[in-house]
Amino acid sequence: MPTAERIDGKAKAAEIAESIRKDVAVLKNERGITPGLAVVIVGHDPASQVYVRNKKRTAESCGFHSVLHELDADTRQDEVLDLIAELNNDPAVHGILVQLPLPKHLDEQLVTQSIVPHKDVDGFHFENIGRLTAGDIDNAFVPCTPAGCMLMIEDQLGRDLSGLNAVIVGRSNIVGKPMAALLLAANATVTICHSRTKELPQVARHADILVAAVGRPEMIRGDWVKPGAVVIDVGINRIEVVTDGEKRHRLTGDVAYEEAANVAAAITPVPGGVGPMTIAMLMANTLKSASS
Ligand SMILES: Nc1nc2c(c(=O)[nH]1)N[C@@H](CN(C=O)c1ccc(C(=O)N[C@@H](CCC(=O)O)C(=O)O)cc1)CN2
Repeated sequence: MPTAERIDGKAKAAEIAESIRKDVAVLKNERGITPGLAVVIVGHDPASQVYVRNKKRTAESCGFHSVLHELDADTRQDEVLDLIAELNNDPAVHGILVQLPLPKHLDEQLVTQSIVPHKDVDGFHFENIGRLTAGDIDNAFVPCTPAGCMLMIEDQLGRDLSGLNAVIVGRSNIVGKPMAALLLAANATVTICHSRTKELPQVARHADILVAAVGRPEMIRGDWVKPGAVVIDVGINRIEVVTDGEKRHRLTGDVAYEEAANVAAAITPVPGGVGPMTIAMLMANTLKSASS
């Protein structure tokens, strides 16, 4: 029987959505503002389609004006940029998000940087990254996945992480790097690990807070985890399993859950951990944009 607390991201995300719903009602009544979110998806990646539909559904349930732009996989770059320019100038839209990954012929950086920073609710624009890195967090949009992870860490350990070692496995622009900036701002001592890090299990074992964002199913084993650590699993990997001779797909994280849960104090599951929090934080960022 695992001893760690299971951090319920789904329940926490539902609480956040409920609180946003109330704030939206006030914003509408007092200032006549309805938060507007525009989501752009290019192509037909099945997982991305699930995520954008969840975003649209959650936005509607929060009382937002929500628009989904579904573009064909062969849409030209100038057509994507034209749509973003239109959304940048639309006063009913407070938040714009382009679902990643984009098809290979599109320049992800050019596209994400074309969103005006004050509507960049994904927090990918260099202006928002700069503010976050400089510690000007209140005036930045923080990328949704690390923002969600941080709320779950704060629930476990409080807002001041002085004296605690945080180890992040993964150095992506979307998760690893912004996660490091947030943990540093909360006074944690932060190490970022990646594929070239030597003795990774040993480094991980020093972590009071271990964030796994590497994209490799169950890479982090129980004996990599320090007893009593808080483990945040960002990985969402779809693996094939064979049950009774039948092939099925199962979602799993970057952490071997059962093993780690026997050692950690608290751990996020996959599914039902970080994923739902990502969508909740997108709603929070859109409300912040509409309110400012
Ligand atoms: N523009 C962006 N693109 C991508 C982001 C992002 O933050 N902005 N993050 C990921 C995908 N993502 C959000 O877009 C995302 C992934 C997973 C979930 C989620 O709720 N997962 C569920 C499981 C759902 C399933 O069955 O697959 C869970 O973990 O419980 C939400 C959002 C990459 N692209």
